[in-house]
Amino acid sequence: MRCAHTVEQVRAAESQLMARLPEGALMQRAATGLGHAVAELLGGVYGRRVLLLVGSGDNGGDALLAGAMLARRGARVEAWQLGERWHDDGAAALRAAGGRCVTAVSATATPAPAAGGYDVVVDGVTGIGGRPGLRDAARAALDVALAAGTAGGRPLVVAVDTPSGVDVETGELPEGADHVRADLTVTFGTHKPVHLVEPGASACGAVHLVDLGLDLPPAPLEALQPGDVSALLPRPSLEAHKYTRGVVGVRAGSTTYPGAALLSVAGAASGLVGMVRYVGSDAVARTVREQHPEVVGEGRVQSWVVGSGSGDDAAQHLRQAGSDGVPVVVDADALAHLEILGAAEQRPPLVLTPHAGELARLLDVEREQVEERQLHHAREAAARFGATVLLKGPHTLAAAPDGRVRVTTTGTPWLATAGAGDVLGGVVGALLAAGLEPLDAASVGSWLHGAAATLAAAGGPIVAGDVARALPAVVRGLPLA
Ligand SMILES: NC(=O)C1=CN([C@@H]2O[C@H](COP(=O)(O)OP(=O)(O)OC[C@H]3O[C@@H](n4cnc5c(N)ncnc54)[C@H](OP(=O)(O)O)[C@@H]3O)[C@@H](O)[C@H]2O)[C@@H](O)CC1
Ligand SMILES: [K+]
Repeated sequence: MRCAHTVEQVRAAESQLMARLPEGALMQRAATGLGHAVAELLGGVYGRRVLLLVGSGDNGGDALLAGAMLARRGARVEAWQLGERWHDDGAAALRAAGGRCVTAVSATATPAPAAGGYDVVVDGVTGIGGRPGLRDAARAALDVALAAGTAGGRPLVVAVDTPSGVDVETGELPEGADHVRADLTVTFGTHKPVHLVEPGASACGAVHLVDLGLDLPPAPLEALQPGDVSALLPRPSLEAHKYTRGVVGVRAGSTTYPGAALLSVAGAASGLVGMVRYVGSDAVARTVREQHPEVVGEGRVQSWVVGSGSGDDAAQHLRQAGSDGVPVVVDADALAHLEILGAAEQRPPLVLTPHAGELARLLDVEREQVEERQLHHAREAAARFGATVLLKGPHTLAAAPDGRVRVTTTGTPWLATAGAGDVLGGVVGALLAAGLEPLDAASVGSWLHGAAATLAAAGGPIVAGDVARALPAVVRGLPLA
């Protein structure tokens, strides 16, 4: 499991460990990991040109100590002091290693870049102690630095712990203010939410974690890894028959949108349960059975998938599905009718699968607000509706009503294609029917869906049906649990 902890959790674990280690040892561990990561990114150290942008705290201290390590190995390292103070021991180490320190850098006194420019700019302005946004001195220095690549282009940017200016705890970007955009972020001890949650995650570039040996509590935010998915995935036992594996019912599509029925069923029928039932108009049901002869009609199910392409029938389908008492995936058109299911405590377990626009309507806010504050709105909806909320997007979030959140890091931009959400709803419904609890079903389903899209796309375009077809191969490729 990849875990992201809050700043408070990190600080508590850090002070526990620091109490047992010699002074400065933890920062030296962080700086050594940072130095190695920069060297690897540059493909060598000797003769490379490195600029450190250094703030007033320990984030700048990490940058200075890593810079000293690179300077000892032959890099040409320069550090610009952006705050009123900086980490004196780090600056002394850099000077002793032959690095150049430029003090008192301000918005109006930005140094001229070194002749020949820089291969890499190391952003040590702020880490977990920073407030969102960049101050003027940092913004001016960054502008000068980014225009000073060695080959006339832009230098690489490595963020220390977090890109400065982002909101570390939420992944939000400061409104109307600047922040660093990194090619690589080297973080320490554990991930922080910004590394996983969009839009901040995109500002981090690739993320490299340096282990510090922190003793950390359970994380409020997680990202499943292949081994976690394998361990959670329901697999048929030797005694299994189709009913023990679970039956998922699909109430989706209509004569206007028969494709939604076909794609929801394709997701549900990708082999994760024993049987799939389809309930809809005779004409659509006939089309479904022509393409999926294994699908049967109405009967007992262990979960329902409701809403995509249901149009005016969405409310009726949701009421009927809800009356069975089994978990329900509520998608698309059905999301507007949650009140039909009665008070939260009377409802069956629900997985809501909105995209940002649908979640905005549910919460009565603007779509942009949801996109800018994804973690906040996913958590708020989960708490308000007492349901697991799968907020679909580039880094899909699965939020449980108890506050736990999982983020999906599989997928490809090619997955932004019509009907992909219908397939996802079907997959999540199948996993619910197979016995997973809602947060597991939502997060495992989303992970498999993203991985199947990446496999099917292989760097090129796909349609939604390709995702469902690739899913069994993804399951076959999982590591053994
Ligand atoms: N925890 C760990 O396990 C380990 C942590 N380590 C490292 O320590 C880092 C945290 O260090 P930290 O606590 O000194 O805070 P940090 O991020 O350097 O910022 C501090 C100061 O910046 C300022 N400032 C604030 N906002 C600003 C802004 N927008 N723009 C500009 N300046 C701004 C403000 O000071 P001010 O100028 O307001 O007086 C604030 O006090 C962490 O990210 C990691 O790199 C590793 O070494 C070892 C293991
Ligand atoms: K930073």
